[in-house]
Amino acid sequence: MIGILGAGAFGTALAVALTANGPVTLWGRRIDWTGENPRLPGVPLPPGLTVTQDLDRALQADTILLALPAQVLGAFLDDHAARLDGKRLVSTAKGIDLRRLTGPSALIAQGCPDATVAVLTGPSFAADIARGLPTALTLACADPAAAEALQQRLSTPVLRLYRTTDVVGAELGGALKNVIAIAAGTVIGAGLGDSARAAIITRGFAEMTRLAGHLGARPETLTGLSGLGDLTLTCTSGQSRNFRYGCALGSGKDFDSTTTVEGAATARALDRMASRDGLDLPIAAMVARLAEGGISVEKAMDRLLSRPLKEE
Ligand SMILES: NC(=O)c1ccc[n+]([C@@H]2O[C@H](COP(=O)([O-])OP(=O)(O)OC[C@H]3O[C@@H](n4cnc5c(N)ncnc54)[C@H](O)[C@@H]3O)[C@@H](O)[C@H]2O)c1
Ligand SMILES: O=P(O)(O)OC[C@H](O)CO
Repeated sequence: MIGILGAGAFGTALAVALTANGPVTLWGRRIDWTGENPRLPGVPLPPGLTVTQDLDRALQADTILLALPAQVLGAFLDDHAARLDGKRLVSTAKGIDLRRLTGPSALIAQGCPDATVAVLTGPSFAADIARGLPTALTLACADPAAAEALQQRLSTPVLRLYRTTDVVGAELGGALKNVIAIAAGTVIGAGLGDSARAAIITRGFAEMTRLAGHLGARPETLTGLSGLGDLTLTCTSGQSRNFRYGCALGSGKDFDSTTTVEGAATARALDRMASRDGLDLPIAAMVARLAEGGISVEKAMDRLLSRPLKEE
C-alpha cells in the first residue's frame, strides 16, 4: 500500500494516479469534503483510494509520500517524525524551509535518521496528473537500489519517472524554479513583454545553477526535468500559482492569500542563504523584496537593469 500525507491538490492528484498500481491511503488533517477535493475540482476519487484523517491508518503503508508544502513540513516532522522513521519517505515539496534554510530531504533526514529519503519532483500540474495526462518526473534517492525500487513502484503507464541519486540537485531545481516563476510572472503582469520574460528565465537559470553548484548538485540535474523542465513549465503557464502570483504583483492586483505559493518564502530563504554564503542571487533578492512588499515593481526592475554590465 502507498500512503500519502497531505490532501491538497498534489497529494490528491498523486493518490488518484497511483491507484493504477494498487490501494492508496490519502491522509489529511481536516477532510471536510466527500466525493471530490475542492482543491482539485472535477476529479472523482477512484475506488482503490481511501481518504482518512487517521494518520496511523496511512502509516500502515510501506511507502509514504509527503505532499505537504515546504513551510509546513518542518512543523509536521516536529510532531510526527518518530512515527515516520524507518520507512521509505518521498517528499514532493518544492521549497526551502525558511527557518532552517534546508530543503525537504535534509529536514526529513534530520527528523527520521533511519528512513530512506527520496524526492519526487519535476514539471507537473496536479490537474494534469489527476486527469491521466502524460507526465515525466524525477525520482531522486541517494541509495541507487531504493531509487530503482521507488521508480518502479511510483511509475504508471502515463506517469513516467526518471531516477537520479542527486537528491540535492533535484529538490533545488523544484524549489528555485518557483522563485524565478514569480519573477517571470511579475514581468508579464507589469507588461514588460515576452523578451524580458526570456531574459528573466535565462538569468534565473544561471542563478539556479550557481546556487545548486555551490550546494553540491550535479550540473546535469539542473538541465533535466527537475530543473530546466520545471522552470520552463512554471514560467510559461497560467496554471502555475507562482506565475499567477507574480502576475498579480506586476499588475498590482490582489491575490488570494490562502493559495500555496512556495516561491515567496523560498525567495526569502535564498536571500538569507546568499547573505550567509556570499552568493550573488539578484533575482531571488528582488522576489524576496517584492513578496515582502518592501519595494515597487519599477524600483525592482531598475535595480536589476542597473547592475554592472558583465560577461554572460
Ligand atoms: N499543485 C501542483 O500542481 C503541484 C505540483 C507539483 C508539486 N507540488 C508541490 O506539492 C506541495 C503541496 O502543494 P499542493 O499543491 O498540494 O498545495 P495545496 O495548497 O493544494 O495543499 C496543501 C495541503 O497541506 C495541508 N496542510 C497545511 N498545513 C498542514 C499541516 N500543518 N499539517 C497537515 N496538513 C497541512 C492543507 O490543509 C492542504 O490540504 C508543494 O510543495 C507544491 O510545490 C504541487
Ligand atoms: O502551481 P505551482 O506554481 O506551485 O507549480 C506547480 C508545479 O510545481 C509545476 O511543476
